[in-house]
Amino acid sequence: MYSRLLPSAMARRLASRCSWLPQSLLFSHRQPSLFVRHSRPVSGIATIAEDVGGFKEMTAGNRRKYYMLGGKGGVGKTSCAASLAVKFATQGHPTIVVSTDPAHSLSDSFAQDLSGGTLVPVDGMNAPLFALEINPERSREEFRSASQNTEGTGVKDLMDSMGLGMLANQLGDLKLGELLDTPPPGLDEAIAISKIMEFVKAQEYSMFSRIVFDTAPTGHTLRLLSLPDFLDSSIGKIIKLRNKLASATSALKSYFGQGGPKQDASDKLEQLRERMVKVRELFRDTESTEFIIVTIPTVMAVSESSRLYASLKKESVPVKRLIVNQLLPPSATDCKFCAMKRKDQMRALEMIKDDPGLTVLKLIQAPLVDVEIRGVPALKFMGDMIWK
Ligand SMILES: Nc1ncnc2c1ncn2[C@@H]1O[C@H](COP(=O)(O)OP(=O)(O)OP(=O)(O)O)[C@@H](O)[C@H]1O
Repeated sequence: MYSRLLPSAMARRLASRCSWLPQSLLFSHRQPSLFVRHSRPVSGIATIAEDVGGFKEMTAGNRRKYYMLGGKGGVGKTSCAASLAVKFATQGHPTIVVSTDPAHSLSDSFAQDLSGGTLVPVDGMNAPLFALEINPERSREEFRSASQNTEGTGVKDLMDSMGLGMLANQLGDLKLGELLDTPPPGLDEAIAISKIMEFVKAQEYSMFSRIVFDTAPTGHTLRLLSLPDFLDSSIGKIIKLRNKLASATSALKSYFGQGGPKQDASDKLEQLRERMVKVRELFRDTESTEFIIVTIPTVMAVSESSRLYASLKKESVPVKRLIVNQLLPPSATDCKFCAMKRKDQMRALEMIKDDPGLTVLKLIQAPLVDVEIRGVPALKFMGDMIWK
C-alpha cells in the first residue's frame, strides 16, 4: 500500500521540503534505472547528491554479499541499513536485514515489530525483504545454560570426601557461565552475527543474495573484532584448566567406579570460540563483505570515524564507503543558525578530505530531511538519495 502512495503523496511532500535537491533525485523511485550509475573513486568532497556511491558495484552479481553498517551512536546507521536493504530488494536482490545492536531501532525504522526472534517479511514491499532484530540476551542464554555446573555436585562431594574440597571450590570458581553473565563487550553482537551466519547457510535461505547488518556503535564493533584473541587468551586458558580437571576427576571417578565428567561446557565454549573466529573471518572476507562507515558532519563524529577506519584497516576489514549523513542544505534564507551550522559541517567535511584514511573512501553525502525517516516509503526515499 505504502509503495503505491509514495510516488504521489509522500514524495511530493518531501520534494516540497527539499527544494534544494535535484528533482530527478526526489522522484527517482519512479525511474529506478536512472539511478544505477557507474562507481568511481572520489578523492575529495563531492557536492550533495553527486553519484559517487558505486551502488551498481554493490548490486552486481547474485553471489551472496554481506554489508555491515556501523559508526557512532545516533548517526543514522539503522536508517542507512534499512534504506540499503529496501533498495537491494527493489533492485531484485532477495534481502535480509538484521539488527545486532543491543539497543535496537530497526522495528522503529520499519514501523513494524521485528523483535519476535524470527524473520519477518517487511510490510509495504513488493519485493522479498525480511527483517529481524536479534535478541543478544537470548542468544547468550544457550551458552550460559550449558556452561554452568557441568561437573555437578558428585565430583565435589567426591573431592570433599578425599580432603580436596578446597581445590574443588577453586576449580568451581572457573565457572564458564560467569564469563557469559558478564560478557566482554562485543560478545553479544558476535554471537548474534554467528547465529545469522549459521541459519542463512540452510537451503531454505539460499535465495537471499544480500544480508545487511545494522551493527552496534563503534566500540562494540572494534571489540568484536578482537574477540577471537580475547577468547584465545581467556576462554582458551579456562578450557585447558577445565580439561585438566576433567581428566583428573575422570581418573578419580573411574578409580571409584563413577562415570566420567561432562564435557558440555568446554565443548560449548570451544564452539563459541570457533564461531567468533568465523565471524572475524566474515568481516575480513573481501570477496563477500563490506563494512560501511556512517557518520555525521561534526568534528567529534568524524574523529571517531577516522579511528574506526584505522582500526578496521588494521583488522583487514574491507571498507570502501563513508556515508556523511544529516548534511544541511545551503541556506536559502538568512537563517543565521543554519548558516553557522552549515559552516561547521563544511569544516567537518574538510576534515574528512584531509584525513589520510577517510579521504580514500567513496564519500556518500546524505541530506538532513525534515521528516522522520520511518516506514518503507521514507526508507525508499532515503535509499534513492544515498544508494546511487
Ligand atoms: N538524513 C536524515 N535526516 C533526518 N533524520 C534522520 C536522518 N538520518 C537519520 N535520521 C533520524 O535520526 C534518528 C537516529 O537515526 P538512526 O536510528 O538511524 O541512528 P543509529 O545510528 O542507528 O542510532 P543508534 O546508534 O541509537 O542505533 C532517527 O530518528 C532517524 O529517523
